Amino acid sequence: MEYGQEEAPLRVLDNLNFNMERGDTVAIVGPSGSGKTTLLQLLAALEQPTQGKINLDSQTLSALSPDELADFRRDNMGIVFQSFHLIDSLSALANAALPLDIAGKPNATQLAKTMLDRVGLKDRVQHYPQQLSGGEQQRVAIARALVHQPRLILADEPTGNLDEKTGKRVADLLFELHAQSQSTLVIVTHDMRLAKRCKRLFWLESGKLRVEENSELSV
Ligand SMILES: Nc1ncnc2c1ncn2[C@@H]1O[C@H](COP(=O)(O)OP(=O)(O)OP(=O)(O)O)[C@@H](O)[C@H]1O
Repeated sequence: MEYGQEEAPLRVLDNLNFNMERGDTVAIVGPSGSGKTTLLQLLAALEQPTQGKINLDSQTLSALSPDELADFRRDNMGIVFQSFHLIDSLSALANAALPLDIAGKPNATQLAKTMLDRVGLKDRVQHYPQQLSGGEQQRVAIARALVHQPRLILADEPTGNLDEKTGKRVADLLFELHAQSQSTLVIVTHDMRLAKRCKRLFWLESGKLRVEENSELSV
C-alpha cells in the first residue's frame, strides 16, 4: 500500500499476505506510523490497496463499485473509529440505530435500544453526543458498530481515549459481543494488555507483517 504522488510514493505496507478465520480475534500492533490504521482502513475498504487484493469470504473488495462497497460494508462490517464519528445532531439512540435505519430494517429503534442497554446506556438514549462523556460516546459508537451483528468488527484504538477503568469496560464489552456473535474482531491498539486478549497478534514494522499466535491468552 502506497500513499502519495507517483514520483515520491510512500510505501506504508509492503507485500502483506495473511488470512483470518471466522471467530478470530486479531490485534494489530506496532510503532507509531507503522501502518496499523492503514491496514484497518484497507480491511474496511475505506482505502484501496495500490497492489494486491483483499477478500472477505468469496468477495474481492476492490472489485466492488463505491455504492456496492457501501452496501457490503453496511451488511458485513462494524467499524469503531478512534474518534467515535458520532453524528452530533442525532441522539444516542438515533446514532445507534443508524446502520439498521439505512438498511431499512423495521425494528431499528428497538434493536438499538437493546444494544444501548447492553452497553450500559439505558438511561442515556435521548442524550446527544455532546452531552455524553468520552467513555459513553465510545459505548454508543460500539453499539452502533455492532447493532446489525456484523461478521467483521474493526476497532481503531477503541480504548485510546479512555481512562483505564472505562477502557477495560469498553474492551470487555467488545470481547463479550464478539463471543456472542461469533464475529471476527480486529483491534488496532498500542495497549499490550488489550492486544494480549486477542488470539493473534499482527506486528507491523517497516512495512512488514509478522503474525504471532498468542500462547498466553489473557481474557
Ligand atoms: N492519507 C494519507 N496520505 C499520505 N500519507 C498517509 C496517509 N495516511 C497515513 N499516511 C502515512 O502512512 C504511514 C502510516 O500511517 P498510519 O496512520 O497507518 O500508522 P499507525 O501505525 O496507525 O500510526 P499511529 O500508531 O501513530 O496511529 C504514516 O507515515 C503516515 O504519515
